[in-house]
Amino acid sequence: QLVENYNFTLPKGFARSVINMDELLHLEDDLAFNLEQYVEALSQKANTIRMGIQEMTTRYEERIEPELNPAWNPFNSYSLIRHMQADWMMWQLYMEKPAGQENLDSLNSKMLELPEHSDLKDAAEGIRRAQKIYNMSASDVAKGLLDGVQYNASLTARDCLEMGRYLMNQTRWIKAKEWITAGMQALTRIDDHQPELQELTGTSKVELLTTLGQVLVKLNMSEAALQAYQAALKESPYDAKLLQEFRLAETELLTRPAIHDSSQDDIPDAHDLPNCCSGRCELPRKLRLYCLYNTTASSFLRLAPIKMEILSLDPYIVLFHDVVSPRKMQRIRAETKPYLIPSTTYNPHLNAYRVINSRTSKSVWLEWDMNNDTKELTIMLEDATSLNINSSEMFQVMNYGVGGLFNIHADSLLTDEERFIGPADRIATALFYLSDVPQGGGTVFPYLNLTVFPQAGSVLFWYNLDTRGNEDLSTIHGGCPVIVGSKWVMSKWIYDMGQEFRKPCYDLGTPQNKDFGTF
Ligand SMILES: O=C(O)CCC(=O)C(=O)O
Ligand SMILES: [Fe+2]
Repeated sequence: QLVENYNFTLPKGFARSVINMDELLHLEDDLAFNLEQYVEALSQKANTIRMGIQEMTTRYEERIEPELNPAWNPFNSYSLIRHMQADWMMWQLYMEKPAGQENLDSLNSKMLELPEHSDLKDAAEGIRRAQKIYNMSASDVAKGLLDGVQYNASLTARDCLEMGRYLMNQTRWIKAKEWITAGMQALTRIDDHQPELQELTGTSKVELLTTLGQVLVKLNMSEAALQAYQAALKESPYDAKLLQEFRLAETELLTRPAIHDSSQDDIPDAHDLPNCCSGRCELPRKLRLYCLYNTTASSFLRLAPIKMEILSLDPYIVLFHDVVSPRKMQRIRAETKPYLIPSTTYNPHLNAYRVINSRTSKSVWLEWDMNNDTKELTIMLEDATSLNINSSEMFQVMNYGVGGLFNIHADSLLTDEERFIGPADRIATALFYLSDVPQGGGTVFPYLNLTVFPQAGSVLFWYNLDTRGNEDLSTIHGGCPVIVGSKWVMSKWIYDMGQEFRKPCYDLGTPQNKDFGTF
């Protein structure tokens, strides 16, 4: 059976895996249908009222028409009194009774299933990181131009405004300004302005201009800030609150010394991914890429060679091609989907696993013998690598989220000293690509200038430790943000212990003095 990750409650983490998106789309569909029924109930009520009015109008005309009703007789006096005494009370009750109460109840019952503010923050952070790593402007992202590829999709002005607000909360003023400006551009893209609807779920020029003013004040751009406020006031001249805000900003800008508000714009994220994520790194490869059929790693490969692509010899990094069948991948994805939970990362200082923003995926652990697929893949890996896979961690299946990434890290966990006195460490990593990724999502090795783009069915394999069993920093790596698609991978971390007869340590002399300065 599937192994539960850790025994504590985690947030839903909608943005941490794109597999949740189909659930959300279903929910959206249900809610829209419910709203349609609500409209139906409202119009039925309006119809009933309209018919009631019609009936009353007819009666009224009958009553005041002298030919039809020459004299007030006791009968119609009675009827009028009865009607006025009882019917208007009924109308009062009818008007008070909310139409579509069931639909409102139904919406209320679904509120807990909706994404929360923390999910919005996760998604916004995913966009921020992807934007930074792929060097995309806010205006391009908003127009659906993602790292050079134009998609038939765009963000609304409100989407952009909320990105701006998220960045303002982080005191990233420059980026916030870009997003709010993108919001203004988005506003000009829509043609029908339905004011009430816009107020409900959209945004307005005034709101965007006011927010822009706030950001410009923080950026000390006095003139531009006042201009933004003035433009907002021109749109909405009788807005007392806005006028007050404008006056305050004016006073602040005119009286305070030109100090810069603190800004996080230039502060790098820890272990951020390098620009190589687009695969456009210019440095020449040390090795000319080549491919072969591996028939020697195990005797079985003489019967069934494995297609192998050598990406680097030192450190040793290879891709095994077409080793997971489409059916296997489909089964693994479908079987693990309900069990995925936000991935955690071990923090040695806190001695705890935590959900953090530098690893935005959901994952689940699988025992090697969970089913035929995992058994067969274990045997395949043993054949392909010549390593003893009995000495390894469980498989970990992962699906990445919105802008999902895994920041630069080493898979090995111990220091060289610790490793030599006992505990097992991860000598090598096998990363199974269980899906293609249309754009982004490469596995990047910053020191090697290598970006490997996922190809469904292939396995990327590399050593984290060198021939002496020491940490090989050149194989630190990360998963680049997914731009488009759903990235599924499955990792297998293989231990050094247990490989003594498969891959003994060789002392190949003093290691070359590799320069691990920056990447
Ligand atoms: O998803 C990737 O490309 C990298 C994953 C990885 O580094 C890991 O699981 O250790
Ligand atoms: Fe890794």
